[in-house]
Parts: sequence; structure tokens; C-alpha cells
Amino acid sequence: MRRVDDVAVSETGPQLLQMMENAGRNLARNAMAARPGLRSVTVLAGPGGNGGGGLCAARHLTNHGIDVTVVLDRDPDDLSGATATQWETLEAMDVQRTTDATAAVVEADVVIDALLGYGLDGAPDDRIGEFVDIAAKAAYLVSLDVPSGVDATTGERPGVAVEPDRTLTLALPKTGLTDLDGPLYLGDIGIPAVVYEQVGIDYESPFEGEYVLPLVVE
Ligand SMILES: NC(=O)C1=CN([C@@H]2O[C@H](COP(=O)(O)OP(=O)(O)OC[C@H]3O[C@@H](n4cnc5c(N)ncnc54)[C@H](O)[C@@H]3O)[C@@H](O)[C@H]2O)[C@@H](O)CC1
Ligand SMILES: [K+]
Repeated sequence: MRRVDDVAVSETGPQLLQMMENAGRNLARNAMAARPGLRSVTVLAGPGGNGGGGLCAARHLTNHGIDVTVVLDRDPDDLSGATATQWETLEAMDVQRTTDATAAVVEADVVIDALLGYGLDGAPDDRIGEFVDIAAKAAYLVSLDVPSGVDATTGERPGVAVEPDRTLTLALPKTGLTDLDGPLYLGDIGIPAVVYEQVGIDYESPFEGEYVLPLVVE
């Protein structure tokens, strides 16, 4: 996926913000479908592309009348790139942000885990590790792309890792997502076949009219 991202961003497009927007909108819809009638969602957002997808979902959920609270793993001023761009809109919308992750998690109908995705490198550090432990208190936990703390390729958990009620992975099913507890979904983030072909993947889109597909893990 990192090579796919690199080709998309450096050669053909779509750009990161475009892919992230598709990720976040799919995530918002999947979270609303997970718990019909849900009233409140807390988004735990990390500093990278995974966090950006969570922040994008926070905007779409807010636009659909849901009470959203955002928890960042750092000061918003320390965000950069597409993730900072997603945050700036939430700031303009005056979306609620708190540093009290425990309260935000226990009070929400659904919690979104957008801490770490395929950029995981080793055991989650103490700060992210604390959020992983807090996420265990969620009434219903949705992980974006990869359950935070799980290696997207090997499925190994070098340290703590969340145990989501469902996972929405992006673009291609990650090989490390074989022994998850809850259901797994695949989200279309708008990457054309030509990008996959450039990285040597013989790609045929599985999305036929649907933007999110349930995946059956053999
Ligand atoms: N084509 C795709 O698949 C796309 C993926 N996107 C998302 O972007 C994610 C990958 O984004 P990134 O590469 O920015 O990385 P992540 O968002 O997965 O990780 C965030 C950051 O966490 C830090 N980190 C890594 N290991 C850590 C550890 N052990 N303890 C504490 N912090 C750690 C690193 O600084 C890393 O940049 C994907 O999982 C997906 O959610 C989207 O942005 C859209 C495009
Ligand atoms: K995640």
C-alpha cells in the first residue's frame, strides 16, 4: 500500500487528501451503519494518514447530526500535511476536542480508532499505548484500516493493540488482518487500476456499485 500511495501521490494521483477523504467518508457511513440511531462518536486520532482519515470521518459524522468528540495524541499545532488540513476544518466547525480520553471514550456510543494504520513501527509508544488501553473501554470500537498496534502485513502485535468490534480496511485487504475478532470491511478510496498495475499488482476492482464491502476471511 505504501508503494501504491507513492505512485498515486507522485505520478498519477489521486492525491493523499483525495484518498483520505474517501477513507473518512466510508468510515463515517460504516460507523453509522454499525449502530443505527447512534448519537455520539469519539474519534481517537493519531498524527499520520490514519488519524487524518479519522478526522475526516469526524466532519462527516458531525454534518450528519452526530455529537462528535475528537481526541488527538498531540497538540493540533503539531499536526502536518493532510491530517492538519482535516483538523483545520474541524476547528472552523468548532467540533469538540478534549484531552480527557477516558471520559470521551466511555461516554460515546461508538469510538473510532484512527491512531495508527500501516505506518506502525514497533510497539506503540507510551502515549499511543495509553490510548490503546483506554480504547478497550469503548462500547463499540471501529478501527480504520488496521487495528492500532497490529502490523498490517504480518498481523503481529509488537506491543499493545486494540481489539475492535469491526475494522474498515482501505483499498486492498491487508495480509495481516486474518485473525481479527469482529467483522472486516474493505473501503474503496478511489485508486484506479493503473496505479496498482504500476506497482505490479494485477488489479480487478471488487467494488461493483458499492463503496464498502464485507470481507470474509477464510
Ligand atoms: N492508499 C492508502 O492506503 C491510504 C491510506 N491512508 C491512511 O494512512 C495510513 C498510513 O499513514 P502513515 O503512513 O502516515 O502512518 P500511520 O497513520 O499508520 O501512523 C501514524 C504515525 O504514527 C507514528 N508511529 C509509528 N509507529 C509508532 C509506534 N510504535 N508508536 C507511536 N507512534 C508510532 C509514526 O510517526 C507514523 O507516521 C493508512 O493506514 C491509512 O489509514 C489514507 O491517508 C489514504 C491513503
Ligand atoms: K487504526
